[in-house]
Amino acid sequence: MNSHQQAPPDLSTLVNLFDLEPLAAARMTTMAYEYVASGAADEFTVRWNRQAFDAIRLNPRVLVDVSQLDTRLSLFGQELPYPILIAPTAFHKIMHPDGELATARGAGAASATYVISSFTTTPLDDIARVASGPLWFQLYMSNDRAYTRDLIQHAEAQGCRALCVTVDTPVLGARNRQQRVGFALPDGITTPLMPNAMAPSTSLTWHDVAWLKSVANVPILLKGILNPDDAELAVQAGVAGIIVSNHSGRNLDTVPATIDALPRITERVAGRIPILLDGGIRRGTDVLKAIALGASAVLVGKPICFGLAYGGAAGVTKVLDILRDELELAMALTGRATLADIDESVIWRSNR
Ligand SMILES: Cc1cc2nc3c(=O)[nH]c(=O)nc-3n(C[C@H](O)[C@H](O)[C@H](O)COP(=O)(O)O)c2cc1C
Ligand SMILES: CC(C)CC(=O)C(=O)O
Repeated sequence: MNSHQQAPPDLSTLVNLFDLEPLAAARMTTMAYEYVASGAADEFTVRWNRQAFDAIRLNPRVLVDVSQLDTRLSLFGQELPYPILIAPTAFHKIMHPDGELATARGAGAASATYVISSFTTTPLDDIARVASGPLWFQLYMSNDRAYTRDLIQHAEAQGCRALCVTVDTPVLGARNRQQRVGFALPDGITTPLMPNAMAPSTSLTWHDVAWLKSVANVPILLKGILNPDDAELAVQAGVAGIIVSNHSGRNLDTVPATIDALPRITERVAGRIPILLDGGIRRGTDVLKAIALGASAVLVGKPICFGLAYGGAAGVTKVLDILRDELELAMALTGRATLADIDESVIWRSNR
């Protein structure tokens, strides 16, 4: 490490989430950086997630009273001050020595909900002890139902208020950049909830969703929906919500950007259950666009990892604060004082 890398983080220099990545990269091992930053195969979907947001233009209204902005929402019986959650990401201890404890502290300071990954490198009880904000749990189901039931009950007992069941990962994608660096967890870092190397549950089907419902006492969301037909099946299966996600382009390359997939899913779901979205959210305007096209809330993955790597808990809080402030700016400047005011009319349609 050179002296520049050892200087304490200066979060005051951070004005947006894009500034963060090089600062974080300088403090991460090559392996950790490649793990976080990379996508699958040729990374088309990674790029499309961003390009699709950038291509959407906004259609502002003026002379609207925006002196009282209200970003609150109610989701699965929980009151959220603003519609941005921390997406589940694995292995926080490779990003920062305090790992998931720092993430939980940072989330709490920003009053954000933290969705803990099944691949947490910190036991859930330790995270729960330091968390001052709401916790949800992301579940990778194994074929071992007794194990999965115990895990769900453990997460519930630790206060996790919802279960995000990841359904887009029967196998991992072709993660070439991870392969090139020979990604592996460093000695001494373990995943207490997934003691064995990931044995993906390739045999999961909709029947397992019925079983999950019979086991869980908290709302179940299916994470990784891109196809409106699957969104329909999710509604039929009686889950509480879905997360439109392409896993940040880390699994199947050349699937569309999530914001491009959202409108058809919104149309099919027709308000029957809440839709959340992740993938490429980096600006407050991205959050506004997702809400305009039918999302109730969004989740953020990579920027949280980079915030954690650069500044620990304070870095996580900073990422959330920046996005939240930018969302408020975007609302004021488009003349939308509440989330309910952010409807499709805020999207510029060139033929109108
Ligand atoms: C480093 C990293 C680790 C991830 N680990 C998980 C995981 O353990 N479980 C999961 O369901 N999704 C995982 N994801 C996907 C995120 O939950 C989320 O879908 C995605 O990161 C959102 O896109 P964004 O990173 O562009 O914001 C991971 C993503 C990243 C970048
Ligand atoms: C350990 C992995 C399965 C976590 C994950 O979902 C990811 O890296 O995208």
